[in-house]
Amino acid sequence: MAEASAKKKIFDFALLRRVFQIAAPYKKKIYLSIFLAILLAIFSPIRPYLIQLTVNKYIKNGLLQMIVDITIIQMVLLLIETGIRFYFSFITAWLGQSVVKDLRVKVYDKILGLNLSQFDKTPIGTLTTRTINDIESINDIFSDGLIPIIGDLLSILSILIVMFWVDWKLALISLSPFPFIIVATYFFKESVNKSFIMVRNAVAALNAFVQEHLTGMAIVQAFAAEEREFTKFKKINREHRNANIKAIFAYSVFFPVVEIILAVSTGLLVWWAATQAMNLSADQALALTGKMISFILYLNLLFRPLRVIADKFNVLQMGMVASERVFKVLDNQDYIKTQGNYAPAQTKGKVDFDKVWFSYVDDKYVLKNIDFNIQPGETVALVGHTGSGKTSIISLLNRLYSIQKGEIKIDDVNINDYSVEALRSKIGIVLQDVFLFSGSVMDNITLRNKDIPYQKVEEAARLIGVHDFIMQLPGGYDYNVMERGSTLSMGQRQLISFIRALLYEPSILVLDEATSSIDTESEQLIQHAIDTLITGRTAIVIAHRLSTIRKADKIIVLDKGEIKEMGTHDELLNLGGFYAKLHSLQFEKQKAAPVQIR
Ligand SMILES: Nc1ncnc2c1ncn2[C@@H]1O[C@H](COP(=O)(O)OP(=O)(O)OP(=O)(O)O)[C@@H](O)[C@H]1O
Repeated sequence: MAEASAKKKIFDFALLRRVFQIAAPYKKKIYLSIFLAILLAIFSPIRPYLIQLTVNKYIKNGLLQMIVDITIIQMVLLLIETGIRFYFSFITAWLGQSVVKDLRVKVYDKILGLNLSQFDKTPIGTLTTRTINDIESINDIFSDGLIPIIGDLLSILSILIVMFWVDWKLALISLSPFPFIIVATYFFKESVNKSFIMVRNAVAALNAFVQEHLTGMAIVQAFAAEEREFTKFKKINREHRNANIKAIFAYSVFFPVVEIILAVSTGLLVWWAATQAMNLSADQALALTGKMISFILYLNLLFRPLRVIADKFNVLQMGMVASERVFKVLDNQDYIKTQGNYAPAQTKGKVDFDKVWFSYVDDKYVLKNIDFNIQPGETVALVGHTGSGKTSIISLLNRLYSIQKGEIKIDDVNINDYSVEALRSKIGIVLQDVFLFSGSVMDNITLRNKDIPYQKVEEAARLIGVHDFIMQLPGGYDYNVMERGSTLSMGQRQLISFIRALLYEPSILVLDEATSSIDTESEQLIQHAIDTLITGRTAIVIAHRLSTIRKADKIIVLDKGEIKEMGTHDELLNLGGFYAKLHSLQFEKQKAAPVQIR
């Protein structure tokens, strides 16, 4: 199946045209490379022809000076041809790299703007492959694929024309083994192509396996699963080797076969010339010798591109398959649409959820008829069992996902009418599982926004009482956070993300409280930071701490995507309903110890 579609791809001219459209800014370079290919094709048969002339005319007549002159011309021609060949290779590689650079920016830009739901559907590894490996294959279309193929075909054509023009009989005889090479090339191409697809799949499997297992190493080791996982790895690795060996096998058979065919061609040529020479005069025999020598050179020139053309077709084919995949990402219409351009300098922070219905997939609603309002400066706690829809509510507010029914308003304006950037800059988010990028603490706080001065970061950190904690880290704000912040504890990571949220002075703060138990000192630090953060702002907190819930102006109790109850802690306890039960189940224990239970 994959093979059939790959075969089709090579002749998919619409796709090819689109690939070349990416190179439109470098049109001049493309024309230049094609021009150079034509020049090379013209140059190829000249030197053998000159040798023939030398033998026929000058050696026969003993014109030594002319022989020296021709040799010099040959050397000059060789130098020019080498120069052109160098420039041709350089320019096609340059083209490929320039296209890669442009395309990668385009694809990454597109990925940045995709709706979050796309990332739920597409494995991250796939998107990584699109931005890295597939685009690299498109590079090959230029550097090793189409343009070099055109160059090779033109060379082959021009050599064939000259051969037939010089002596069509000799050409026919020496080219009689030609069909064999076409058959051999076909089989070689098919076999290598199959192996390449296998190699690619094996590489993808290896990448995915290693990436996933390095990330989850703690689980692998904790559950003593090293042995099993290692066996699995060895299996994938073996498949990778086998696929490569198959490809190498095809090469090892093909190249000697081409050599044999070339030898047979040369043999036939010499045999024919020898049998003819017997009946010729000395002059005619010398002329025939000249032709024979030039034909031996023509044959060598002809076989040189033939050896690699099958490979180049494979490269082109792979490039086309890859480009189709990349275009699929570029054509994805599920990007964040900014209908609105409302961008107020300040917002008060009033939030309204008006009969909101939301589903991640089709019509499996995870939020049903959610209806509540928050006045500016109020703190609202969202509570409910796991999976009840708390995270979904906060994801909707800054349009990470789009709702199906109802309306969400901030300051009485529908969130869709805001420009996405303005909307998101008004909402500060602190998630429970804080994602840190590899880089310094400073970079992680500012997200590399150079407009935020050091002073301001320190001020914010002091305000929420985190400055001293950061200064304790080796290097302070320059402390290098390893990948995903693995060298910091959950609590420490959350403290960093508090500063991140505060810097943008949001009018609304969304907070997913950490559930893991942390030591009392950090607990106090975090509690103080949260209190400072929410003062004077609207806050929506997915609350796991009884203390936070108690302080909330309003508690929204969720169950299976619906609001069960709403009110203050005391009101809800007095009600003796869902919250009261939840409270006795989950939060009562916290009275004794600050342990958070989900
Ligand atoms: N990206 C997603 N794609 C599809 N379904 C999802 C996605 N995220 C969450 N869900 C589903 O939506 C429902 C609500 O999930 P949500 O994460 O909002 O619950 P929650 O109350 O925050 O849970 P928890 O307390 O465990 O974080 C769950 O049934 C969950 O399986």
